[in-house]
Amino acid sequence: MTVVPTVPTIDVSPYLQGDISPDRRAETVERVKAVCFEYGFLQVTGHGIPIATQRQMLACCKTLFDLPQQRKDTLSLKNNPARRGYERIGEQVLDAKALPDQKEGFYIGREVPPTDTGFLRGPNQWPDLPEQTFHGPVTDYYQHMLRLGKALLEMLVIGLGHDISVLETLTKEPVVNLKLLHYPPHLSKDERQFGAGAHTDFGSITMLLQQPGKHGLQVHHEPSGGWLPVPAAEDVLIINIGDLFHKWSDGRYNSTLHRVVNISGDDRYSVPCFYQGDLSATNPFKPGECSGETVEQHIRRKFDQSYGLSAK
Ligand SMILES: O=C(O)CCC(=O)C(=O)O
Ligand SMILES: [Fe+2]
Repeated sequence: MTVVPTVPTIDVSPYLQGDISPDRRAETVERVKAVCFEYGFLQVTGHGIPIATQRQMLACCKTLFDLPQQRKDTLSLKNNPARRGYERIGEQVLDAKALPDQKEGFYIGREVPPTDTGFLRGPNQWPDLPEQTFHGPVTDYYQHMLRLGKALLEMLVIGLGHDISVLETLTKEPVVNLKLLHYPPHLSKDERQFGAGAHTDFGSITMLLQQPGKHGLQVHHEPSGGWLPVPAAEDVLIINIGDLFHKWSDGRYNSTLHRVVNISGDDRYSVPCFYQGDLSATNPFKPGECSGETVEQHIRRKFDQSYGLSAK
């Protein structure tokens, strides 16, 4: 059997479960750190998200994207200051040297009353679907992401020798956005065409749920210059470092280029969850230094650029 090299897998349950020995917790933190230094990506097991919750989340993707185009278009993110809602196929360009992405997407974030609307803040644009087929399962999954995201950030700061209290501002009222994604089968012969063009993620960390068996994610491997395929396996989440944590850690945590080519021959659904952080936060590792770019300034620039939107 040939073993295709890919990004390492780590069971994070020793960190998440409070009753485990300090040595095993420290060992898990050390492994996560080493893999994030080298690859910027890891496959995570023992994350505590129930299988049923994961499956329901993926089922919500199909339900949403099966809606008629016209109904999806009424929920466009382009008309929404909080940048929640629907992105048509070809509307995002993650790699300016490639053709527009062959994917459609839908952003959902923390529900904020309309009185407090601003960039990445505000009410969601919920599709008109029964509670138990969409809003309920998505909200359930979202709550799990908030908890897991915080625990992963803790591991990353402990890995750099800091106390978890440095995360106070970043995790206060964090922007954490789910993105439901649908990739049609890859049919193009044009080598500039991808489901998602090569990019690094903008924020702190990303937690990705892939539809089992629907492979397509590829992660750049600097030492060889090649692309590592990352399998889409059931109950395995993919975690990666974003540009903010790369910058804040003085480049030690790697924010690695990745792209998607939907080679499954079928529709592919996936759900990245972008943990950006509190919009007012600056570098948590330099708490006295508040003059740096805020989460809001950084994300606004990268996000609006990728959709050809001017900053509002
Ligand atoms: O769909 C995937 O597997 C990855 C998506 C991704 O990289 C992104 O949306 O930033
Ligand atoms: Fe990404």
